[in-house]
Amino acid sequence: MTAIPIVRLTPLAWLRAGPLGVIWRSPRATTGATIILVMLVLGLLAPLISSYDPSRGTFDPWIKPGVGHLLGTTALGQDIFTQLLYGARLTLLIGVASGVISTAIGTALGLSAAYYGGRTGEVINTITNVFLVLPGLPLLIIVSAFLRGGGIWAIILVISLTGWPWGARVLRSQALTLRNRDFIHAAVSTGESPARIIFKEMLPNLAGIIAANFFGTALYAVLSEAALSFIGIGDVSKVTWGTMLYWAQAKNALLQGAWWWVAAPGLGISILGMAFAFLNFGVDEISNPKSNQLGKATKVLRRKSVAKVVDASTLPLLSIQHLDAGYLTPSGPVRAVRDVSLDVAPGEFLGLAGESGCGKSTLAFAATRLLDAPGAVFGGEARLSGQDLLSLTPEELRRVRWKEYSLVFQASMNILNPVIKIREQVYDAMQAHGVHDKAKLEARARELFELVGIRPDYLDAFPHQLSGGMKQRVVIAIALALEPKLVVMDEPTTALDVVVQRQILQEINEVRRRLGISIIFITHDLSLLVEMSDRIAIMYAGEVVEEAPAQEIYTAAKHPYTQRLMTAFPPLSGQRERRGGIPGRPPSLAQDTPGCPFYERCTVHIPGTCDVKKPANVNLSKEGEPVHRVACFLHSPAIKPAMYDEEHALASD
Ligand SMILES: Nc1ncnc2c1ncn2[C@@H]1O[C@H](COP(=O)(O)OP(=O)(O)OP(=O)(O)O)[C@@H](O)[C@H]1O
Repeated sequence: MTAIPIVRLTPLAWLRAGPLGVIWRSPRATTGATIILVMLVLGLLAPLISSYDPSRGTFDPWIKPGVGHLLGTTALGQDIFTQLLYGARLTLLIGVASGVISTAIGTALGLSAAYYGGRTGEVINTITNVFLVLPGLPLLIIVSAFLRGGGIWAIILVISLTGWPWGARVLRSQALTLRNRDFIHAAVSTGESPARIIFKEMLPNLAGIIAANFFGTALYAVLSEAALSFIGIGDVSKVTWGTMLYWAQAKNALLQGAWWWVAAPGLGISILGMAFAFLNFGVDEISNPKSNQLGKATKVLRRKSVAKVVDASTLPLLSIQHLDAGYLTPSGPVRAVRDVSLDVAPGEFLGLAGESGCGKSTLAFAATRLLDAPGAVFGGEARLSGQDLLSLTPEELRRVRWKEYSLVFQASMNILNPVIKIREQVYDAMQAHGVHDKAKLEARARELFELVGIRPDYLDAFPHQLSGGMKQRVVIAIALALEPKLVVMDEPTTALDVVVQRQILQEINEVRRRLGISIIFITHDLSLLVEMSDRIAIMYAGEVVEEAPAQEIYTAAKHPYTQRLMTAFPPLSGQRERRGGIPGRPPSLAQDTPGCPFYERCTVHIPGTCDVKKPANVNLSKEGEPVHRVACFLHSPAIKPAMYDEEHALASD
């Protein structure tokens, strides 16, 4: 692990390292910000720079630019330079205020449309589209004609009301993509409120687009005001660069040869537009935490033991009974989980193995109510500590999820929001379930990090500062945050290299022992499971075909599929050799097979039996205890008693 250097930041250093620093490091953003700043300062200091009144015509008309009047005078005898200075004030106010209002409207509507979707989303989308197709300038003219006489704020309101739809549209489409990202799903599943998800999870990721919207609408506002003023609809009694253009045009400045009267405000507007565009370039860097150096380390706390006694109760913690689940597709239902019954004892490490596509994830997701459309549970039940998860209301589910059970998905490092510090993301799950005390949150976060083998310094990091293995550990720490009774891990280490994978798995097992939690661990790597698990269930074509203690599976697998699966992986010790897969392919889960689903690929099948009817579960006992369950005719006394394993006695059928 590479250490993050400790950096203590003074307020000045903070400003340099923060957004201002980023603007400073981007030459174009610096240029944009400097231009706007200069315009603002000149506008504010106008009375000190020029002693003339911008509105009163106290001089001769049409004076050419010279010493007394840097930019000459208007047809009404006003000093153009003074007008330019004062005009900067209102022009900037119109740009910034309209930009803020339009961006706020566009952001609120765009995000709501994406987050809520459904009817709400459709209504918002329709309104946005209607505003989008209305031609901008005529709409501006109509609305401002109604608000005529309302002064500068009426102009700002008019421009804001017509300037938001494009931003809303862009934001909606970006937010829709974001809505389907893993870290948003994870936030939903940890029970975070919609407002929190929108503002804390989604908004920071959209900062770049929102800022771009702001600069775009600010520019639109400056140009719109100029256009409205130019045609005489704006408030021409006020001095803005737009009204300067109006008066220049009204008094035929160009025909009089007074091009400077037109050029001065025209240049002002162009340079302001260019400044907004330049600032836009800096925005991406501001919204990208990779350029933000604030995520730095603090001191390490001492290791604390969180040892817990493993619950010795033999009652199942999770009891899945006759679960049927799958996907509703246009070509019919796909039954990915078929009549599965499975128990997980308190403190138990249950391994779930099987080839890709056999329904492992669907089983885990269906049992924990995480199966999204087109996924659906067709029947059965899943009880956690006696409570049927499948019949909980969404609110009840929100309370149970993460507190009673949590999940670590495949490639779960993607659930980390890239623009939020790790600390906040660890806090989030706890805060969503009522832990708000900062000291408690911090202590727990540090404890969790030590538990999963990461230095607590990394709480201050952003996800990109962590390696894949560390991110995975962070997600595991988040899953353990509320000490759930059960953690479902769906290939949590598949994306990592073997060494890191093994390290993390050992830590998971260690944590499991110390906290006494149960784990359902899903993988297609059976040899890995044999090492880690107490018990292993083997899935094939949506069914659990064998279930036994890990050692039993290793030394005395009963189902031909399990036996083939065992030989498909390298042995735990001894010479490493190349292993082949299992010839053939599993049957399609969109169809039902009358007999054993493994029939076609089984080298010891019994024609006329295995292909005709479903093999029932056979329970095999050892020393009087039922230890092994297998769904195979080879172990059914009624079909082929001679094939019993000598050391097992049949317990029941
Ligand atoms: N959205 C979907 N629509 C239709 N069928 C789906 C959908 N998602 C999964 N399936 C099908 O359901 C079956 C079970 O998929 P599932 O992901 O549960 O298997 P798995 O054993 O977890 O596989 P893997 O190890 O590759 O993750 C597969 O045949 C798959 O094609």
